[in-house]
Amino acid sequence: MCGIVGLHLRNPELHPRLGELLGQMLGEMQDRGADSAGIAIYGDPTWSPAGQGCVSLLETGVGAAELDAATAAVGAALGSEVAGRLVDDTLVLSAEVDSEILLATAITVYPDALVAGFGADLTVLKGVGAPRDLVQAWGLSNASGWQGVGHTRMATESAVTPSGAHPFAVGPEQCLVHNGSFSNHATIRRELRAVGVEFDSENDTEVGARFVAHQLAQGKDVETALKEVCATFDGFYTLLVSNHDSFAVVRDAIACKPAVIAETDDWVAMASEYRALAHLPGVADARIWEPEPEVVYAWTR
Ligand SMILES: NC(=O)CC[C@H](N)C(=O)O
Repeated sequence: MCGIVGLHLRNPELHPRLGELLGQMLGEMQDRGADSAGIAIYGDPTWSPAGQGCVSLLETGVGAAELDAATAAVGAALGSEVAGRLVDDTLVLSAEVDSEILLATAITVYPDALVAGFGADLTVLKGVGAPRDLVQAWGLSNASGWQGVGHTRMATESAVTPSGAHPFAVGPEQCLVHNGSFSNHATIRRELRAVGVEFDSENDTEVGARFVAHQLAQGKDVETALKEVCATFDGFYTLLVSNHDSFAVVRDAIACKPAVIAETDDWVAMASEYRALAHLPGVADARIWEPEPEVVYAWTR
């Protein structure tokens, strides 16, 4: 199994409710994946202040007692002010620089950290444990923003660790979650390694995320990148991929992993099962459908 949820809010009046709505969606998917969970939130003004680069790091060893010193150390290495907060186990840093500069600096201070995500307005939180407990620990109901993605994991291809939890957010403002398993990921991993791509885990989904990031870095758009995924990857997949302005869904040719999309004038939502969408405002009047195999569905902000 594994559960996927995503919410792209068109109506700014709903932005303050992003975390509340996404948290309920994720909670509904707990029994599809109870070993770990993760979320990506785009546009929360506290976690990722407007106009700043933002970096989410796991496995830094920084607890509440070390937070001020940790933030000061990254600020000293950067040569400008850095804001830091701990959201459960994730160290969330922001500064008035490009997120890739902040990331490169933070990694010099915490070389063993696991990069959960980075981008202009992106915060990524993930962890091992029951999804509903994680939603509470993150204080997700207070988060706001214009887009959110979430995943509940039942591991198939790699260990139950933070590095195996989704989302895989390996390019700027990018995020990918997956239900299924890629059967040729070892081959594609070798091909990507040969052109210099580095990996954090043995997870099959990470290979998909690095592949998409590689395509986007070459200037392709999300739709083209996902068509390349269909042409390259074998196995089963429902994927939800987001970046700085888009939200896209694709399924493999057999489409045995469930997916449902709902759309209103106020939002676009996607989930593994309808019950994750049932509480969304206006869902009774939404256009609701099951995505077709190998068709890329994409929305732009
Ligand atoms: N159950 C799933 O869909 C697992 C997704 C992915 N293969 C993983 O192990 O992380």
